[in-house]
Amino acid sequence: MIEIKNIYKSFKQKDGSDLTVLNNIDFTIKEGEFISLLGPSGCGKSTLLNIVSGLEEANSGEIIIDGSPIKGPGSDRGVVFQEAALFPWLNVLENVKFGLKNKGISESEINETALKYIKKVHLSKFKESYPHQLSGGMRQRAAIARALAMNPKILLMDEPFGALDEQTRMMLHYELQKIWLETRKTILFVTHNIREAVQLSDRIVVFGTQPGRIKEIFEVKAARPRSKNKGYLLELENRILNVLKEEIEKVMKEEMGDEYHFEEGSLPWDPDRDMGSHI
Ligand SMILES: Nc1ncnc2c1ncn2[C@@H]1O[C@H](COP(=O)(O)OP(=O)(O)OP(=O)(O)O)[C@@H](O)[C@H]1O
Repeated sequence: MIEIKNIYKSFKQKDGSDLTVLNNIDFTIKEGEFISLLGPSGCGKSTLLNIVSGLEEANSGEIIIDGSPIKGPGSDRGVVFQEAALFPWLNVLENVKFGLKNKGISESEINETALKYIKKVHLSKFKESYPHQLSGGMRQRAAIARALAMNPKILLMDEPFGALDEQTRMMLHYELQKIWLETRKTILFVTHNIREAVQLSDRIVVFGTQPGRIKEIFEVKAARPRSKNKGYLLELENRILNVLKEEIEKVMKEEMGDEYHFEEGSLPWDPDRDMGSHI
């Protein structure tokens, strides 16, 4: 269980002032739960994920994992970033083996474990390929295999599919759901894509901005895999979009000035050109 307790975080700005990014973030993630953090750009999603990973420190509040407050990064938490952080000079197998070398296990066990997770993400044919020889989706699959091979209890994913095309993203949604069902890891997943959050999560924590705070938590009550539950999922997407509209407008006004006003129906609408529910 992850307890996120009254997290407050501010950053020093160039002019010396403090920018409050997260204000009183407080919620609990159950063991084996898939939680998404969803919200407009700049609301502090990545900052919260970094605090849970131990890479960033909160000004006040604490993160308690299974009863113990965290004191920094730990092997109980694996992180996958938007850009697969693979070593370019190592091939897929060597990348996945890399972290296992400090675990005090034999070379044959390291090899066996790495190959098992490479197989899980369907990259066995490419185990000797280098990152530059792989597509973006393959690189992300390799990064997921590397994180899973360390067998963390918790997987922290910061927009892992954000830079991928829609088809690859949909395929990886399916794969991630399968992996999650098999391994039952606790997953904390950052996204700004409503559809992605609805497809993958047990619960969606919707953030408001300026400063980042929890606006509403939605539960997704649909069995997996989710493609067949279209009506309910679309209705949920719309409910979440309604909650977010206000926040998105706030961000746009900040960037474009007060003359900005979002008028629904002001764009020519063609359902065949629906590009999904990105915020
Ligand atoms: N190390 C830092 N120093 C100063 N400001 C920071 C730092 N990290 C983040 N910020 C600021 O904190 C705010 C929240 O950033 P964060 O990356 O957490 O938002 P986000 O919701 O993940 O946004 P996005 O979806 O665009 O990645 C932003 O205004 C950002 O500029």
